[in-house]
Amino acid sequence: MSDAGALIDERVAFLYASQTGNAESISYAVYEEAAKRGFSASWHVLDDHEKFGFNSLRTIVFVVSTTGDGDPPDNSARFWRVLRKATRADAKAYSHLRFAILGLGDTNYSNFCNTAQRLDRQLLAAGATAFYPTGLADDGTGLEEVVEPWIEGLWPALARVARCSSTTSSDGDGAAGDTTAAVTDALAALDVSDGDSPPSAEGAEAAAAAYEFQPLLLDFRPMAALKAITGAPRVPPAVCAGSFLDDDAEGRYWAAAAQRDALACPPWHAELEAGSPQDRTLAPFLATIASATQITAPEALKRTLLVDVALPSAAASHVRGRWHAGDAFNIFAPNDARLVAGVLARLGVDARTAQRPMLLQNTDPAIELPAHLRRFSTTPASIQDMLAWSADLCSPPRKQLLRALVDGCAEAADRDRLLYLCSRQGTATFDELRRQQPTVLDILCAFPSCKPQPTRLLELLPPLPPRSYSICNAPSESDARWQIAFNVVEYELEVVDPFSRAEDPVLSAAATRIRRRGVCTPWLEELTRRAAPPHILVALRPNLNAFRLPPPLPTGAPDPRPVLMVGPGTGVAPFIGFLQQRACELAAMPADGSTPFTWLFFGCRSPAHDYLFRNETRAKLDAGVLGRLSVCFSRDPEARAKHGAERYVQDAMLQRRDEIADLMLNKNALLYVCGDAKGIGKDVNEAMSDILCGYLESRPEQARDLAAQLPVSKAPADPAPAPLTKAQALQLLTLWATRRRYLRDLWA
Ligand SMILES: Cc1cc2nc3c(=O)[nH]c(=O)nc-3n(C[C@H](O)[C@H](O)[C@H](O)COP(=O)(O)O)c2cc1C
Repeated sequence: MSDAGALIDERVAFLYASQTGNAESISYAVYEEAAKRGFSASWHVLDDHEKFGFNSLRTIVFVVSTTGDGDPPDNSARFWRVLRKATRADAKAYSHLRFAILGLGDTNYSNFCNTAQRLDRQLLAAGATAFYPTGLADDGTGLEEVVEPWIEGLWPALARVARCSSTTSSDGDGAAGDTTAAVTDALAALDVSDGDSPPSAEGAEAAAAAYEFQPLLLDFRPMAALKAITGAPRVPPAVCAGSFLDDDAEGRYWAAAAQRDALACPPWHAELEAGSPQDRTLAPFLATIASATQITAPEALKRTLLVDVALPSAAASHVRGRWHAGDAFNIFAPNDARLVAGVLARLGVDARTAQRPMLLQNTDPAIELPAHLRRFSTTPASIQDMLAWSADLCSPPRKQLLRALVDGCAEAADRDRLLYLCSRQGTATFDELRRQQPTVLDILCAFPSCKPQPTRLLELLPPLPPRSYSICNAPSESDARWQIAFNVVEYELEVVDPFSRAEDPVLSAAATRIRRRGVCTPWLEELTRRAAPPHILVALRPNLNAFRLPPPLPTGAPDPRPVLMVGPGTGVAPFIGFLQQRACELAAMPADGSTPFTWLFFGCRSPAHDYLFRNETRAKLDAGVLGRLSVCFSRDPEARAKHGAERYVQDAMLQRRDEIADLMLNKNALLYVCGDAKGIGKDVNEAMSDILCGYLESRPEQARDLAAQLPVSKAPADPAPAPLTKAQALQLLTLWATRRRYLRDLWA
């Protein structure tokens, strides 16, 4: 490979492996930024290595996560084989390659960032050179702590090894100078004249008053015994200043704003619609909410909504043929308006000032604005809209944010406590803070003298990412609408008050319950309640884990392999699309064709409250599209007794272990799992390894044959046949993931 000079691809490749989407979105953001900076760049999932020609790449930036028990994500399973094969054939196979790796993991797991570390070792052993040190980010304490400085340092390192057509960002700042009044660095210092800003301030003030902040329950008493505080991060430099538009430009801004009444999307949506650098299919577009139905009973613990999003005809024809059952789409959602108003009120920004359009400038020409704020150097927006649509106000706080807030405090007590929280000595209190999932407003209210400049807060907050939802219809059913089913995320956290415990040991068990809400789902629910729901901004997000039914055979008959689908709760959503697709394939099947077997495992709390898509699945069963349906009820013992159901889907699988093992081992079946990574993803993996071990216990010959197929066979030297061990069963599952027989669509 090293002598394949003529084949070398000079672009910088941004490659990722991701199980629940973090590595994917970070990699995409870095790739987009690279393209803006003038690097010739491409972006791919690792398992597409054949399409993009991995072996001919010269410069690669990897972002890879770790899943399972130190395992690589499913969408890199094939890549590892290629890497192993190439390095086996030639010890210096990758001596032409320069790479940088960002690993995502979680120190709560035993094999922290194993994928990144393994990749690093293997590439170095194969002669490749690291042009930038590997970063290992910890989801347990906040990925951003490592991710952001790592990305910041990547650009100069990348510029040394790859060609870049420009040295500055493609976002110019010429327009800013034309339209701005004098630059200010403090919104509070601005004189706001009454006649200028058309919108009424009353609504926003009422909204701020309506938002309840959550008092944090943190124990700072250990601080008293400390002699010194160490290990706090450095203060990130202040980069951002705001300036309001002059009267003419502001008038034009309000005239354009008046046209946006029927939209619930970022005011700068047209820029987002203008495109993605790589694939127009992924560009966002405006769509309408055609209908919304609550599909759980009023008594159910969770509200699940089925929402129909109608695609405008131009967008529908754009994505036609490019999406399949199993894909998802992104929704651009804002922070809760009351939370935004609460933050602005807490910062002392009055409602009128908050709504005035402004442009952002970097105060230090050597430091660029954060990528998600850069558009505001040429596109005016109000500080209220920037906080609503661009900054994540609810993600777990980072130490860097807390450290920077120290400088915004007027009182020493607040400064000391914030400093303690981000120090080495305050680690336990910081972890407790994150566990309480505070919003930025909760943090500001916990340190009453802290009042940073609004633009300072804005630049310190991470970007607000769009939210993804699995599409639960197939294009064969309707290719101009996307249906989603989601739970409205509202929940309570239990927090033990450290002071009640100290004063009264009897009360120590009495935990306080605090309410938390998701960003997108409560907002969507609120939109669906409006008489005429406004347009929302959406973008197709194709499934990159090959989580799709295999295409029909050239004869037109459906793929004959049996299909097992495991999707409790809203995890059933993509399977509704699968069944629609299968129904369409069967309708078009040659007369002599036979119906492949399909089996769905679904679980809910009770048949009366949250049996999602009951009519659809029963209809598919009656029509013979679905061969078998196993339903579980976790909170309804009577229903379990009546229907002979198990409690959880993994119990139902274990109960039918021999049939499942027979389908997987002898009938070449495909197994699909959809749902929460830590819940169903882990449980099905466990159940499947037990099922395989149990089945093969009485079939030692078959076990031995299988063990021999595993990449590193652990078959005992003893010629006497032995059953499969649990470790081998897990290896077999990984092998099936590689061969796309075990497919998982999991969310964090
Ligand atoms: C089921 C599950 C298993 C995980 N196992 C590990 C592990 O063994 N080692 C590790 O460092 N991180 C582990 N993690 C943490 C993830 O790597 C981390 O959350 C990362 O941000 C996920 O990135 P992704 O969304 O791109 O997959 C695990 C996460 C989940 C949900």
